[in-house]
Amino acid sequence: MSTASTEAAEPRDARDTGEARSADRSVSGAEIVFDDVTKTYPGQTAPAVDSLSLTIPAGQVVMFVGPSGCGKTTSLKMINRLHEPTSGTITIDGEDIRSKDETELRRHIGYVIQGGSLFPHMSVRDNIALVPRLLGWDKKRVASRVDELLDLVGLSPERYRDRYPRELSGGQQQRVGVARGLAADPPVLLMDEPFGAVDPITRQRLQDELMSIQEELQKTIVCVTHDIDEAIKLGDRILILQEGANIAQYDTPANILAAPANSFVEDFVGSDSSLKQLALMRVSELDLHDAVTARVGDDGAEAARAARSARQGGVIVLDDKRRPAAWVGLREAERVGTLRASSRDLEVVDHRATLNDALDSMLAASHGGVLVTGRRDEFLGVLEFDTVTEHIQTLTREARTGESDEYAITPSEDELQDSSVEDDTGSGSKHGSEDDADPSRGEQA
Ligand SMILES: Nc1ncnc2c1ncn2[C@@H]1O[C@H](COP(=O)(O)OP(=O)(O)OP(=O)(O)O)[C@@H](O)[C@H]1O
Repeated sequence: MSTASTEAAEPRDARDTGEARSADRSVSGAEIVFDDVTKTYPGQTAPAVDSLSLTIPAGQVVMFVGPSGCGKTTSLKMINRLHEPTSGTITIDGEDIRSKDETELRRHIGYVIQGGSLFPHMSVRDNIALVPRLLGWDKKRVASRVDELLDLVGLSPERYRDRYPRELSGGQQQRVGVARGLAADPPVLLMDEPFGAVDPITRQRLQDELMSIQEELQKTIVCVTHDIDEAIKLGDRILILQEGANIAQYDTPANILAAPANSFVEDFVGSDSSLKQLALMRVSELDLHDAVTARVGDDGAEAARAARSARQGGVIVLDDKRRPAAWVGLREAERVGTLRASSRDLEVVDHRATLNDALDSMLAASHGGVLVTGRRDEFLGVLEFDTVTEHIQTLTREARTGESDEYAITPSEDELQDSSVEDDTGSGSKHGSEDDADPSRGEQA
């Protein structure tokens, strides 16, 4: 089994060069190292995790993906000692986690699971305040931390802090779950299918929020997901596991998409990998098209004239805070007289959205583009369909020249085949019968 280096990473991911990764941000996360870690559950003959060696660099988001039962959750839960390894060592910032009291360790590792798992009888405030109170923070500090976190996850403190979980939507509960995970400012955040239980639009929004939170906080985030697109979107690197937590590939999303290590990864990533590259790029990295803008209340005919002389097919109407309020064609602008806010939903994406998300919005749009907004939803420009399609072509060309980096683990086809030969000579599946493994049993704390 190959072992990843523990030296500092030189970022190579496409996003690593963007503004999101500016050098002056300080990393508050900690490095996690798995050294030859094996976990065999009581009563099982085959290990759920077999000799896993891996370095998770400080301040990065590492996504664990792989087929059901391959050992993702087991690997995750060994980091906060909800499961204990049978052998091998896990260190956080060089310290063996077994040298710490379990409860103490867990107070310094955020843990977010599907649905937020909030305590139903506690208010939002009490749910978030749980660990800070256990750590003995004074009342004032706890109260301001609760409000700060609610703000961070996009919930108004005044409106939500006294509510109970049943008074929140699924997405809001999930946000509170993230706030609770971050409450004591832990260097490490573990997430197990955090956005699995919400609808696709809420999921996209929560993913975007997690990315902007991470831009600010630079935690080490380890996240289990079933969804390769989510892994590509959120991960600085992705760990693709096969049964027994055998590493099929560990690399940046860009490198995995450009050069899948073997046929297993190829199948797992899917055939449309150049399209998936769209999830690596942010709208902010493309050129936006200038547009003729007018204000709500302005004269439509005048705006249409300005647009015509600028060879534009429409006018973007902004409200008093420069937020898009309507997108009208020239004839419509002339016909309405005074420009007003539209009652229809506008095709708007945030500048942090992925090209994938932008493309989705464009396909549903009637203008051949989408409006892009920045801070406080202020209008920035128009992203045109042609700009995205040209970019896809460039990406496809560049994808073929991706480099691997020092953390990357790419076993050869032979190595992977060797491990499957071992499987076959053992007692059937490496895990024994799936039927005798009840994930709810065992050492779950
Ligand atoms: N508490 C347990 N006792 C016994 N076996 C277990 C226990 N928890 C998990 N297993 C077994 O260990 C293996 C790995 O399980 P794990 O939950 O880590 O996989 P996973 O990749 O997270 O799966 P999924 O994607 O389905 O959640 C599986 O074969 C599972 O049945």
